[in-house]
Amino acid sequence: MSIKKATLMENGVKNGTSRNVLERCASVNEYFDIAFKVMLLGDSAVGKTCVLVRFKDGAFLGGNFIATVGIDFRNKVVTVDNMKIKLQMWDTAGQERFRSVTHAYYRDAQGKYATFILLQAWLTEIYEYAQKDVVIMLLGNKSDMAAERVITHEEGEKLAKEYGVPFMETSAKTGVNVELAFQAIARELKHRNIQQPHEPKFKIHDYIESQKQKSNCCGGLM
Ligand SMILES: Nc1nc2c(ncn2[C@@H]2O[C@H](COP(=O)(O)OP(=O)(O)OP(=O)(O)O)[C@@H](O)[C@H]2O)c(=O)[nH]1
Repeated sequence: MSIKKATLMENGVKNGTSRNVLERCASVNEYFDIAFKVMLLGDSAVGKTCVLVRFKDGAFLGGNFIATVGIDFRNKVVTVDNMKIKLQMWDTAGQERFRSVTHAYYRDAQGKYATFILLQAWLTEIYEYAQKDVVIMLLGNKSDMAAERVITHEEGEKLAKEYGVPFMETSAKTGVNVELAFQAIARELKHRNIQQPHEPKFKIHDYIESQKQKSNCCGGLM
């Protein structure tokens, strides 16, 4: 049975703890140069909330699964080329019954993460409801669960290639690639929106591969 999580509904904070509200207020006031809206989409229980919490707070939400109700958000400011970029990250409920709530938030979202299963269906939703120039990334989460793996890394890469989206395997539990996934999206959004003259075109695939190589050899971004 799933228990209800504190969520932000369309008309305000429904059930949030005072700590959550204070944290949100603090991050709202943090200085930034430009803000982007990023949404996490995918089936229920794939780990969207956990990926977000790992990125925001560096912690893993283990224990009983608590499904998101409606939609929730967290902010984090990241630095890209000396520019402060605020990512306003919306955590959507994967359960079908909340789909109409999440649709309302698609419109001005610039970045999207979609998870594997029923990828085609999620992409169709994104193309239907989001802006045309939306940045999409496919995450295969729970990469730490090697024994339960159902899709190989190669299959994931092949699928992502077919749809023309970057792909990363992440683990909210160990933290692997979570920071890198958000950094890559922030960089792509920054370069699309603020292209400096004579700056080479940013290639998200190349960035991800170079950062992975760096972390393999010298412990870079997780
Ligand atoms: N081992 C492992 N477990 C994970 C990972 N990410 C999430 N989980 C677990 O998977 C379950 C679901 O995680 P959530 O983040 O709540 O899933 P969700 O996609 O937000 O689900 P909805 O809110 O229903 O959309 C929880 O029990 C988590 O502890 C991971 O990377 N590794």
